[in-house]
Amino acid sequence: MELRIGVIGTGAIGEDHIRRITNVVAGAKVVAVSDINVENAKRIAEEYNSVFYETGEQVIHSKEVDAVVIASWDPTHAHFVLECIKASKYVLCEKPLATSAEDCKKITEAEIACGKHLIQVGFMRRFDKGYKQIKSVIESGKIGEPLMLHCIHRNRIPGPKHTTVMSIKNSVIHEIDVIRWLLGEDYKSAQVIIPKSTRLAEEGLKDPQIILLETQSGVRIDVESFVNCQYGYDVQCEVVGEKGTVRLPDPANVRMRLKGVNSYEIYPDWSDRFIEAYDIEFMQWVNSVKQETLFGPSAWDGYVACVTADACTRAREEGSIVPIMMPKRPAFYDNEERGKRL
Ligand SMILES: NC(=O)c1ccc[n+]([C@@H]2O[C@H](COP(=O)([O-])OP(=O)(O)OC[C@H]3O[C@@H](n4cnc5c(N)ncnc54)[C@H](O)[C@@H]3O)[C@@H](O)[C@H]2O)c1
Ligand SMILES: O[C@H]1[C@H](O)[C@@H](O)[C@H](O)[C@@H](O)[C@H]1O
Repeated sequence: MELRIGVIGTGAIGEDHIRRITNVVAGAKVVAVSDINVENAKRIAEEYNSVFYETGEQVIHSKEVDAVVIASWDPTHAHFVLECIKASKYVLCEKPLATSAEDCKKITEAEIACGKHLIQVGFMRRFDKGYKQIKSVIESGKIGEPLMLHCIHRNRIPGPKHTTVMSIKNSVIHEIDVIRWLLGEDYKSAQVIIPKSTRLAEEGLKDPQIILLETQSGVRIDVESFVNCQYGYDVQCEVVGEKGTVRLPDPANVRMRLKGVNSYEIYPDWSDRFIEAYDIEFMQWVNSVKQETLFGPSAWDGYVACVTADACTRAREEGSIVPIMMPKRPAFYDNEERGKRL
């Protein structure tokens, strides 16, 4: 049986996921779409032979829809996820799960109350080959205990209406999740340093930013966030251990020797840089929904990431080092297997 998926938000990544579900993933099809940009959503519905619905709520509650993908703007996520829980439907919600830890908490409470793991968060870097290799090197013990991580997250240009807060809650949230997954531990404190801002940023936007995190065992992490870097999409991660280091490979583009220069292209954005990760994320999600056992990042992971992002925001506003008070994980989220089997 094909899994019938409804997609809310048919913008950049929504359309890409619809293409992916239709052309790449086996055993699923997009049957319903909705977007407040009605014209674009209707065009996509026609192109992919699915039905346009006026609202996201109608998609979620439709009898024709088995599972939902949320790819609308960040502030809409919490409401749609809660609605999916009401309808008892599986949902893959793009990151962030919500724009505040408070809203994430409501989501985890609603999921616990319904008694069924329904939510997966779109932290697709956990499915990326490079990050997976780093995780297995760390777990092999070859480089000894990790001591420090140096990370870079650069976007060529930011999306429309990008704010200083979004550099963390919408962008660095990827590092917040994937580093916690790599190290298998939560954070203890956060600090944000604001260097000289680029003149190419919109007025009022602090860009770049340096985010400093400390884990509970004392591992130190620095993340450079630079959303106006101009030259391409550049994600880097190096783990420094007691005996050696391990780092993400640059994306495997062909090398060109031309006019005295040996070079390779840098991808312009996330859609090509992480294309395989998104593909694997969706294939595994569809299979796990069919087996009624999710393995990908949970609502708890989404919550913890938002707690950390909120602490970073406070740290920037106050110019101080902010302790991160991690909530106690309810037994409902104790499934250690989830995340390990990716
Ligand atoms: N995992 C990743 O790497 C990744 C990459 C890109 C985007 N995202 C996430 O995906 C989401 C969408 O990002 P995007 O880049 O596609 O943005 P986008 O602006 O291109 O698309 C978002 C779409 O949502 C629609 N929308 C907004 N409110 C809506 C509502 N109430 N109901 C229905 N549709 C609504 C907008 O009209 C727009 O078409 C964001 O939450 C973003 O954080 C994740
Ligand atoms: O929504 C996007 C997406 O999550 C990208 O992976 C990230 O690099 C961008 O900064 C963000 O705006």
